[in-house]
Order: sequence, then C-alpha cells, then structure tokens
Amino acid sequence: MQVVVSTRALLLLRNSISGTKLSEVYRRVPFRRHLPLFSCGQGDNGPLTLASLGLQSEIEIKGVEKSDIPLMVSAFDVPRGKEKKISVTGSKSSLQKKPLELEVAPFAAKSFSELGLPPLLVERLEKEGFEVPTDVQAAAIPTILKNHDVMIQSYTGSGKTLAYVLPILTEVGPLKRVFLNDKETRNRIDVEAVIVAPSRELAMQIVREVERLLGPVHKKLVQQLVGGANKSRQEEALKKNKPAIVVGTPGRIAEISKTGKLHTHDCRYLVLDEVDELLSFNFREDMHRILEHVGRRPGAGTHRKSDSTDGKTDRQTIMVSATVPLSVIRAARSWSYDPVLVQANNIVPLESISPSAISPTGSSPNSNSTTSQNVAQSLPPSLEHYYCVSRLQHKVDTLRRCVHALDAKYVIAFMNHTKQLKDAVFKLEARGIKAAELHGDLNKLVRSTILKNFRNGEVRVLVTNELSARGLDIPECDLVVNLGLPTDSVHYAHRAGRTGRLGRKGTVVTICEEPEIFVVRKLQKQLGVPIQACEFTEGKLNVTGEEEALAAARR
Ligand SMILES: Nc1ncnc2c1ncn2[C@@H]1O[C@H](COP(=O)(O)OP(=O)(O)OP(=O)(O)O)[C@@H](O)[C@H]1O
Repeated sequence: MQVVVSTRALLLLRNSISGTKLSEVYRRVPFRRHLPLFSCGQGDNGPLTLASLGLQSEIEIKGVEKSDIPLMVSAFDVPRGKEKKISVTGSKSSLQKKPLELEVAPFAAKSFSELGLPPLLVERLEKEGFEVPTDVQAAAIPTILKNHDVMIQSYTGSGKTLAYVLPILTEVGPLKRVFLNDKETRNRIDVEAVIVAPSRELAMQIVREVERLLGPVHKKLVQQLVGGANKSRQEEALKKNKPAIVVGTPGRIAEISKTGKLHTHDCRYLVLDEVDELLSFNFREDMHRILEHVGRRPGAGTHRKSDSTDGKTDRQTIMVSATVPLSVIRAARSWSYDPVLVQANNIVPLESISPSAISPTGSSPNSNSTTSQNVAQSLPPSLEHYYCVSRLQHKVDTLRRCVHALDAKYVIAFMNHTKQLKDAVFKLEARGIKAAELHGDLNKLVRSTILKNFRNGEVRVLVTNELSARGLDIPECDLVVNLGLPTDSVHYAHRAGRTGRLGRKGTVVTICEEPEIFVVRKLQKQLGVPIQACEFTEGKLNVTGEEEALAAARR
C-alpha cells in the first residue's frame, strides 16, 4: 500500500498547530492519531521532478561558488497551487509489514536522476522502492559527486546512509557512470571505498543497504570487516572476492590493515559514519591507523589531486553524523581538504564556521536559542517527547503500562548498566510482554538473532544500552523509552532517533525518579523541544502538570 502525501499541506497543518494552544493539542493525546491529509492508494506515483513542476528554486549556498555545486531545491519551496503529491514507498521490507504513517515528509522536490546518478543506479533504486531523494540526499549527492570532502549533518533517520553510498556507487562497481570492464574490476587489488562505523550492527546494516543496491550477482563487491566475526574468513574473502567497498568497525579494519591483507593505499573514499563517536578515546589508535593508511590524505594548501605525480589519487573524506561537536569540526579540518558542511537545506564551507563560536554540541555557547536550534536539528521533527516520574523499583512496571497505553509494537528501552538489562527483561516477560536484552557482551550471532527477532516482531521490547543508540534503523520502531537517563542531550538525541524515522510518528518517554526531574528540564532546554510530564492511567497516556506527575509517583 502506498501513502500519498502533500508536503505543502502537511507544512500548513504543522504551522497552524503551532499557532494553537499546544497544551490543548497534547492533552490526552490518543496515540494512534492519523492526519486527515493522508490518503492511501496507488494514485499518482511518478517521480517528482522540477521540470514536472515547472519550477526552479534553490537552497542557500553560502561561501561556495555556485558553479561548483549544483543548485538544490527543497520540496517546501513549492508555491501554492503548484503542489504535487509525492509517492513514498520506503523500503520493501518495511512496507510489507505496515504502511508508512508520515508526520512530515523529508523528501526533496527532485528525482534521483536529476542529482547526477547513473541510469543503472537509478533503476536499482526504483526497483528497491526508493523513488524520491530526501532533502539531505538532494544536498549531499551532487556535492560529493563534485569531489568535495563533506561533513553531512542531518537529523536521525533522514537517509544519511544513501546520501554517501549513492555517490560512491556512481563511481565504483557495476552500476557506475562508466563501467570499464569486468577484467579491470577483477584485477584491482586496492579497495576503492572504506566505510567505518562504530558498531558491528551499524556496519552490517550499511553492508545490507549496499548489497541491496548491488543486487545478488554483484553483492560480493562489498565486504564486512566487523569485530566478533572470524578474522581468517574475512581475510580469505578479501583475497578471493577483491571487494571494491569494505565496511567495518575501526578495530577490525585496523587489525587486518596491519597484517597487509587489506590494500587501501589507492582507496578513493573514506567514510566515517557516526564520526563523533569514532573520535571517542576507545577508537583513537585504530582511527589513527585508518586515517593514515586509507587512500592518500590531501596535502594542506594543495589542490585535490594536483600533486599526484606518483599516480595516486587523494582520497575523498566523507564524515557523517546527526550531531557535530566542536571536536569533530576541528578534526575534520586536519583529516580532509576544504571540507563542506552539508545539511538538508544549507551548504557552507566548514572553514566559515568559527570554532570559537561553537559549543560542544556544534552550536554557539553565547546564544541559547542557537544552541537549542542546532541540537534540535539532530532530532526528527515528528517526535513527541514525554517524561513520567516513577520510583526506581516501579520503573519496569511503568514501562509496561507505557507500552500498553501507547499500544506500541516495536519498543526500544535504554538502560545505562548492562547488568540491569536481564532483570528488566525477566520482569517484562513475567507480565506477558515478549522482551530481549541486547548488549556488547553477547556474541555476534546472538546479537544478530535478537535483532532479527525484534525486526520481525517476535520481540516487542528490546532492552538495551548505548550500543543500540547509534544508527540502528528499525523503521517500525514506534516508541523509545529511557529507563535510565541519557548522559547528555547528544545521547538523548541519538537514542530518541531510533523512532520517528524518515518522517514516521514516534514517541520518546523518559521514566525518571523525582530527584532526576531537573535533568529532564535541562535536556528540554538544551534540545529546545517540549518534554511534557505524563502518567499512564486507565490504559492511556495522560499529559499532566509536574505537580500531578509527582503526586502520582508518590502514590
Ligand atoms: N530516498 C528514500 N526513500 C525512501 N526511504 C529512504 C530513502 N532514503 C533512505 N531511506 C530509508 O530511510 C531509513 C533511514 O535512513 P538512514 O538509516 O540512512 O538514516 P540516518 O539519517 O543515517 O539515521 P541515523 O542518524 O540514525 O544513522 C532507512 O530505512 C532507509 O532505507
């Protein structure tokens, strides 16, 4: 079933809601609200193109020569009377399970072919149900195709993976612009793209996304190099399949690179997905090796590729995250050549962003509104945020009532300590809710089985720790619960971003103890979104005042 959405109409609705009394809108909100603007059916499902709209509009490109980066458009620039319905099919697997319910449509008024992707790749995308690029894809793809080093920053679930995978597949593998011949591909020793991700789950997810596009015949052109899996088998596969793209965790990539069995000196693309996490102390040594040995780092002050007298090309560095702290901006300047910050509706040279004006979350410390705006930019706009006060010993029972009240089907519950997870799962199962724990101490096979069971609906509540906060894409996830408070607003944003993906509805509930309320208030301020007090009574979510929430928790 397809869902047809008029983005202009959705925007107008959102605007009109923001003008009304929000407390009234949120009070006693039935969870399964359906926007009256959605219509389901086969209808108009042709790709949306600028030409078809008879329009030419562009997003703001500051400080970068316009001839250098193609003009971009936003779906929201469509003038009244010229609206066109966008057919959103999403991924095949998610569609088979349930139709999309979009709160906002993050799709650009462009088709993939207009972004400079080769026809074979566009064909594959259509076959896999990807018809319209998202805003961030429309901004990032042409910029990467123009050889710019980029920092892609956009909210969780906005399609950042394809934003870098598609330009790589335009130049690498069987779908590329000019496919020379099989012999040349087979004889290549060096891999052409290295994609680094901080967790095995995220790396495997990226592998699956690339395999999907390569198709069954060519899927061996991408190879996973994740920890916890058999190293010799990975090394054998590298030798036998000569993959063009490898995707892995820093430890395993660095380990195999040291043995000399991974040839990356001629590599053209280095992608650092969840770059701020990759910068953490744990990965320091491995990341250092990767940055020094993957492709040739562009020399500072020289133009890309101009000094390639030895025949080697400079690598293109692509950094990605929903959250871009100051440390990353600093690091990006030394790892890459003239990097450009690409956001959904904005492209600026990273150089133009003054470090002194940036707080640890990537925003100005001098202006609270800018801080809120920038951290909030990492949150999907379609999320609703609540908190509920509970005694420590009642937290899991509050979670159970929350799941029932919201009739949530795919729930991710975050706790801060691995040893707490088992007990929570036990309590939930004892009350008839199918639950499972997921954490880094489990072996790779167990972890993928649990995730598979969660994806296919056999497990309703996945109780997990920070491991699952980054990048995990389970489009059906309709509820995220913080059973333990996240350490800061960046961690809150990544956890929250497991729901409300690609414009879908999503709810985030933080279950806290009375003395922790001030932390929730602080998060609310930093994130710039309302986090409303609520309680779960008579099988419903009831928005309450703070006093009522406290009284309920003390009962
Ligand atoms: N143009 C598109 N049309 C339909 N679905 C898309 C499109 N682009 C991406 N998707 C789907 O949207 C979902 C979210 O994409 P993705 O995981 O890349 O988001 P993200 O921005 O990287 O999120 P995070 O910051 O959490 O890692 C995925 O299921 C992906 O297959």
